[in-house]
Amino acid sequence: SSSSNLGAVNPDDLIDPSTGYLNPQAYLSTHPKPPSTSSHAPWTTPPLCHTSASNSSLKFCTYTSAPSFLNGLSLITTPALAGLAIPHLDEHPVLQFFPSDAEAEDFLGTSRPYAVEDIPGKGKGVVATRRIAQYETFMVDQANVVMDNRIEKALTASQSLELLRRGVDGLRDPGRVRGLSGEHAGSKQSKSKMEGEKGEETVDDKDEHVMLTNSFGTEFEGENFRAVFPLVSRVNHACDPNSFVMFSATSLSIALKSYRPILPGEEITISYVYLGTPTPHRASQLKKWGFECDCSLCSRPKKEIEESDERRRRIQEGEMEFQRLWEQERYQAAIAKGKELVKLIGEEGLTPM
Ligand SMILES: C[S@@+](CC[C@H](N)C(=O)[O-])C[C@H]1O[C@@H](n2cnc3c(N)ncnc32)[C@H](O)[C@@H]1O
Repeated sequence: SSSSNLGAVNPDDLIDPSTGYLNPQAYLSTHPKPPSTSSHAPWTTPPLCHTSASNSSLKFCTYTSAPSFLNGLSLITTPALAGLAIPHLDEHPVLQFFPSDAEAEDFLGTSRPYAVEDIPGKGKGVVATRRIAQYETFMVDQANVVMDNRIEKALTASQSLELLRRGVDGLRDPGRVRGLSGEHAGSKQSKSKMEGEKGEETVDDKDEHVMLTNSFGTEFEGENFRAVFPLVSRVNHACDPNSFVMFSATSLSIALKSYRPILPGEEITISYVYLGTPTPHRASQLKKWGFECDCSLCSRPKKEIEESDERRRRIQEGEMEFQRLWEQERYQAAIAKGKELVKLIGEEGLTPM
């Protein structure tokens, strides 16, 4: 909550050169609000807008808040939702996950336990540099680009791309977003056929590719968004991950927490798909990220995969049944179902669930 004389701070000193990530210690000591002198304040660049051809009351704009000491945030959404986001623009990401000052200071006072490195066959990835304890919250990141999902239907592809480009260009360092998934984007693989949501479509724009292969689905004020978090976006997928993500209340900040102890040198991984997803769905969902799943689970013998899928199907059904019993206030039956589920989940090695 304190602010100091920013004029004395060299903005580059606030970025940790090893991760390219904002040095949280420096952020905590400065933490000023975005400048409010321009006619479009609190946005640092004039918003760029497009109106839907099919619904003239539906307008989407790119709103960027990029104060000189942060990479910034570009919100691509309606004026109404951008307005609702204003009070959160300078929310401190660390305080979203460590509500007490003592815990936040503890986190900020400890050096980050990971480094971004080249991982054979996967481009870049994140590797632990010291032991990370089970359930430790060890990484905190802020969204750089947040895009409203309604845009895909409301605007043309070129309008949507123009808003996205403006959003990335407006950031203090657009390269932090454009540099994501560098191994694949711009190469032949980046023009892969994207299946599922986008149909059979060739993606050859770098910004759009980054959005497709690096964003998280989030929700703000009841609307669905895709958000790019530049540091967490370096974390690769595993079917048996050692970490998971948590969102802040507004989804503008994200934290990574470990399911189990992680050893120095071990790659930090998350699951890009819902953890208990059976093999065929998992494989087709992962194609959206432009890679084939070759994790230990996907490469097991056929019979073991079938057994695993059968357990996963029973887990999914059991979860729905549990929910139904709970809503009907049949708590004893729900508890019995819960115990059955915990056993099945353990047998399937999905303890994090
Ligand atoms: C969110 S990014 C992860 C960081 C990325 N490796 C990089 O270099 O910036 C997602 C992309 O990483 C690659 N990737 C992630 N997990 C992978 C895995 N298990 N095997 C192969 N490639 C993977 C894919 O190219 C995917 O589109």
